[in-house]
Amino acid sequence: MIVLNTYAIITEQFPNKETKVKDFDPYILKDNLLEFTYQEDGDLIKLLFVKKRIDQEQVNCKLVINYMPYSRMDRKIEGDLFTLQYICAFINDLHFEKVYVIEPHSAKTIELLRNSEAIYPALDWLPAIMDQMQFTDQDRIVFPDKGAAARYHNTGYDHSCIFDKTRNPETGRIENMLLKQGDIPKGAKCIIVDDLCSAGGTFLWAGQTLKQMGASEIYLLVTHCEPRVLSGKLLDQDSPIDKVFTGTSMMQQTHPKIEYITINLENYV
Ligand SMILES: O=P(O)(O)OC[C@H]1O[C@H](OP(=O)(O)OP(=O)(O)O)[C@H](O)[C@@H]1O
Repeated sequence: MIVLNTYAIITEQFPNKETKVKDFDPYILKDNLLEFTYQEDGDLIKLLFVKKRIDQEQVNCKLVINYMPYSRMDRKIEGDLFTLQYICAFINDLHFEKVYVIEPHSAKTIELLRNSEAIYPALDWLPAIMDQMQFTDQDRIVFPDKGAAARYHNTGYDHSCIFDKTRNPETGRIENMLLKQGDIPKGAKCIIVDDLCSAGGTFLWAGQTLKQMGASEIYLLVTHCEPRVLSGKLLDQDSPIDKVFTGTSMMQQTHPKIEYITINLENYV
């Protein structure tokens, strides 16, 4: 979905699967901000068409990327293309005045995108969730892998824990998770914080380990959550995860264990 200055751009598909984009009235062009929500690769061509149309009016435009496509393909993996670099080159070629990325998976996105800045809303949501959970010094913020620890290392939470995660690159399955830093006091409430929940394997494993270590309640806070989570075990009744807090960048389906949080862009751009 593409939203220009709060107006949703209407797109359709021609019978031959080419993309049809409804033109917009140039009167809406003022302090231009384009919000881009990626769901499939076809959305990238919609972004191209809309930006080229804006360029015809010779005005500047800023871009907000709600979820950075290909942000996990941020390095060369044997046998696969390092695709994030090509997606970033595609966006660079559209010449936005500024690009805001809502929680990219790693620093590589910001390194590759010109005039870009990362926004981390989960860190702003965390204090309210801690209040809601009545957090005390006995409770813990948990970073489930090195990537999360690197993104949030300077958040200033004294009682945080870091796991070391091993994922098999061939199968994509988690093979091990060990607590590398911190401790879990008996009965601790835990909030696991990360950028993205996909199939949920990372958080199921972390949740089970935390339960075995004596945690009482376990919550997950992720900026992005893929609909894939609905077909996994993470949201089952007997899952160790009591509740998931997430943004609406990838899904909005209601579920008793999911609480959505809306990002107020005005706070960031
Ligand atoms: O719900 P899941 O299917 O477990 O996927 C979610 C996890 O995957 C991503 O990390 P990734 O394992 O890609 O980390 P890396 O880039 O550091 O290898 C993300 O940061 C989560 O930790």
